[in-house]
Amino acid sequence: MSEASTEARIIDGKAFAASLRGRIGEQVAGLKTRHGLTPGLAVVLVGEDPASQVYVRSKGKQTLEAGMASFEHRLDASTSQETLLKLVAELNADPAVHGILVQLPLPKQIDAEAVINAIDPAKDVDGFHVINAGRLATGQKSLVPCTPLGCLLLLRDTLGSLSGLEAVVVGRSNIVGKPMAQLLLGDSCTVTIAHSRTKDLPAVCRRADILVAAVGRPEMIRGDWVKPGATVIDVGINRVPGEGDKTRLVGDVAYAEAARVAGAITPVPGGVGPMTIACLLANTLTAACRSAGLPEPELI
Ligand SMILES: NC(=O)C1=CN([C@@H]2O[C@H](COP(=O)(O)OP(=O)(O)OC[C@H]3O[C@@H](n4cnc5c(N)ncnc54)[C@H](OP(=O)(O)O)[C@@H]3O)[C@@H](O)[C@H]2O)C=CC1
Ligand SMILES: Nc1nc(=O)c2c([nH]1)NC[C@@H]1CN(c3ccc(C(=O)N[C@@H](CCC(=O)O)C(=O)O)cc3)C=[N+]21
Repeated sequence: MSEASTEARIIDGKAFAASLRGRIGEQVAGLKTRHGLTPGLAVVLVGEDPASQVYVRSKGKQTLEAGMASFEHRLDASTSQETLLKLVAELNADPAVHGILVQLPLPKQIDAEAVINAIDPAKDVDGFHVINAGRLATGQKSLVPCTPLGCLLLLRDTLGSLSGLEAVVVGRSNIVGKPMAQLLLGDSCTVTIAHSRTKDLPAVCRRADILVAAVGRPEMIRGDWVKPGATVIDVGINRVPGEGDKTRLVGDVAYAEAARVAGAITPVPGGVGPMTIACLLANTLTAACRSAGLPEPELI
């Protein structure tokens, strides 16, 4: 065998997400005709962060396309914590709402942890509530954070069984890195969580059969940090200057370099991002079925 490298397989998150949304749509249609139940997702946006507005718009559109009800609440950037907690309490009590997502980051005057933990855990489709985080960590039935769940589905689709593989997750946030590590452990990987204090990060990354980058630093992970043949999942979404006065999106991985070494890699855009929204819809469907005492959908 020659050592000449071939380009990595591109993991098409956009296509996978579209097919997942199709299956979700079919299940939603069945719920409506057989049980008169329409899953509903409420998204709360505080302030006018342009990136958040883009995500909220595409979530709303895809929610409706899947046949679900979408409730959008846009609050002023100066909204008090008390007002936001009151809205969360109303959504908790509303039987038409099965999923609640409060878009992060929140303005400085609001304690995000308090808001997240005020959401009914059964409606916490982000999976950020301490109850859901604890259930995931102890292997109990929970609602699983959408981005790591999306990454896991792409990995299973690419590799089949993950059992015994070396996984390195770069990033230890509560919304991506930590739950990603829990899910990989649940699939019997040997998991390392790396972060800003990790010594010799390139060497740690080079051990990985599965390398998940969730750092928030544009193209930080270089091609020579990747083990030949590894599967690379790039969670990063970074807007950087493009041609002229345009901007473009790049991940946390130097894609062109890494693609020459990896066995398979997710692009940005079109990789993990679309999976996040598809998994949000999947969680909303799951929450609606559980609330009605119906069997859970088989989507995966
Ligand atoms: N595709 C999608 O759907 C989503 C994408 N994202 C994107 O994923 C990325 C990560 O998001 P998130 O987890 O919220 O980010 P956070 O900023 O919360 O966490 C970043 C993590 O990266 C670590 N880190 C920062 N700098 C370095 C470094 N130089 N070397 C090693 N580790 C480092 C930090 O370490 P420490 O803890 O030591 O500070 C921290 O644990 C962002 O680009 C974000 O936009 C996020 C959510 C969804
Ligand atoms: N409570 C909460 N839950 C979240 O899940 C959450 C959040 N807050 N705050 C912000 C991050 C970020 N996030 C993304 C979702 C979709 C894309 C996505 O669809 N990206 C497209 C490109 C979109 C574009 O062009 O801007 C892609 O990668 O192909 C990206 C990022 C969810 N987040």
